[in-house]
Amino acid sequence: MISGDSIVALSSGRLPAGVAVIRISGPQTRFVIETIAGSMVGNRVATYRKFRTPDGSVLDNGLVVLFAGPNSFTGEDIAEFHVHGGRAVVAKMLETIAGFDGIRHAEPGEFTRRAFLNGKVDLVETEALADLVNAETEAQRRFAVQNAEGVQSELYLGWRRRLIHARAMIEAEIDFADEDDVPGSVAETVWSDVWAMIDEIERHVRGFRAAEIIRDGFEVVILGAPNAGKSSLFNALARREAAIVTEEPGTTRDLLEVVLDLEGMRIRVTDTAGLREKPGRIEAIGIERARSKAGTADLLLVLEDMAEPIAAGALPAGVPSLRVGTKVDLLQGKPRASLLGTPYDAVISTRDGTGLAELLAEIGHRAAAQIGKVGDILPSRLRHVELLNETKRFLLAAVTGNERGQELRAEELRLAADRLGRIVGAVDVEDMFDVIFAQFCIGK
Ligand SMILES: Nc1nc2c(c(=O)[nH]1)N(C=O)[C@@H](CNc1ccc(C(=O)N[C@@H](CCC(=O)O)C(=O)O)cc1)CN2
Ligand SMILES: Nc1nc2c(ncn2[C@@H]2O[C@H](COP(=O)(O)OP(=O)(O)OP(=O)(O)O)[C@@H](O)[C@H]2O)c(=O)[nH]1
Ligand SMILES: [Mg+2]
Repeated sequence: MISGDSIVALSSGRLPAGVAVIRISGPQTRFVIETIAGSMVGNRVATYRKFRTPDGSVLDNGLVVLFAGPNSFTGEDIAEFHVHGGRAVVAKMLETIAGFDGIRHAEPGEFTRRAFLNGKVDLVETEALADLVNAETEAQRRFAVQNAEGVQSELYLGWRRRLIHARAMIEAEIDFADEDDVPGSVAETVWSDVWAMIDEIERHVRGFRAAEIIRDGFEVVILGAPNAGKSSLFNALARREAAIVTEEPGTTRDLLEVVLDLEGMRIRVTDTAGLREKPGRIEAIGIERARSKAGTADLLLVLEDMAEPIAAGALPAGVPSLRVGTKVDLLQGKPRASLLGTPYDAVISTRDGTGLAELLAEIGHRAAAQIGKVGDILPSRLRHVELLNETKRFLLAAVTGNERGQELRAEELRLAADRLGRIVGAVDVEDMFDVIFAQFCIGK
């Protein structure tokens, strides 16, 4: 258990607000309630009180709740003061409470850090709480809630249990090697389960890109020859005049980005400079940026003015793309053959709105396919992927190291299980603390 300092912070959001929640955790909690609210309150019941400074002047009136340790979010005594959400009210409350002996302002993530140290949440759940607080889209919220409830942790803990069992079996075989009554097939069963686990870990790690897309967004890059109508489409998707549109080819030079929420998914759309041979100097830099951005995209929209088709040049290899014919309103019965021979995946006009809903639906479809099914368990941090890859390396060494003797192989199983333990924080994780808790805002 943590003792020593008690901590205080504003746990609710931006001021002014209707109500603000000030939270205290630690041994001084009861003293603070008695002093500010006049006397002690019942556990886990909201009580309406006048709040006063130690010299008796009224600060505010509001609700106070005690969550007696160890049954609280941090495992320590917690008090919440629900005050009027004015800046001066909150400032005075914080100043008064932090003025008591043994109480100080909390660091970012410090409440959650205490929850972790008291065994209320594991490290993966801690990270998921940070994600939940930062979630802006429905997909991000769903993913974070699932992991905050321990779904991802349970996968790693399940693997770890299997390895601990596997090692016990191998060690038992070592100990009883001289005896006849231990069936030789035990080792075979163990090693074939380790092979299966290697496969499961590899498949799980491949899901990291999907987790990144949920968190950072699905990258869509608009490409095409100058004047193809890229910025016009970009503005239509952004629903505002985010980019300059003119009839002059070479208008856009820099990369421009908007973030959309499409069916609960974060989609980042980038407008780029028109691709052409022999550009001017500034435009050439823009084209270079366009090509490099396109190389890391999840989806390219390759635009072609159907009235005056010009080829956009070589596209980066391996990036999925949609061929989009633009300015269909100008066509008036002319054939819609693509310049490049391949048919268009979408035909649009930003002038009259033709095809825009269909194009958006197709983008959403592609993003959803990358994100996978609701409920898929994905590694949510690079930290997890790195430790899973280390786990896999130890497992591969163990499973292929037949000639090196069972003792060494059992030791490799131990090291693999240890790496899984590091992910959830079951072993030796202090060195990762600063990185993990720096992701939090103050008051969480
Ligand atoms: N007012 C308020 N709302 C809040 C929070 C809070 O701290 N205060 N939370 C802050 O994040 C979230 C809820 N998280 C919480 C997690 C655990 C416990 C808790 O008291 N756990 C005890 C008892 C569990 C039980 O009764 O089943 C425990 O784990 O022992 C409380 C809140 C969201 N809503
Ligand atoms: N009729 C018609 N004109 C369009 C449409 N979309 C764009 N235009 C016009 O085509 C011209 C070029 O449009 P932009 O959106 O600036 O083209 P761009 O691809 O961004 O061009 P650069 O930034 O120069 O590479 C402008 O005059 C637009 O008004 C459309 O759907 N129909
Ligand atoms: Mg443009």
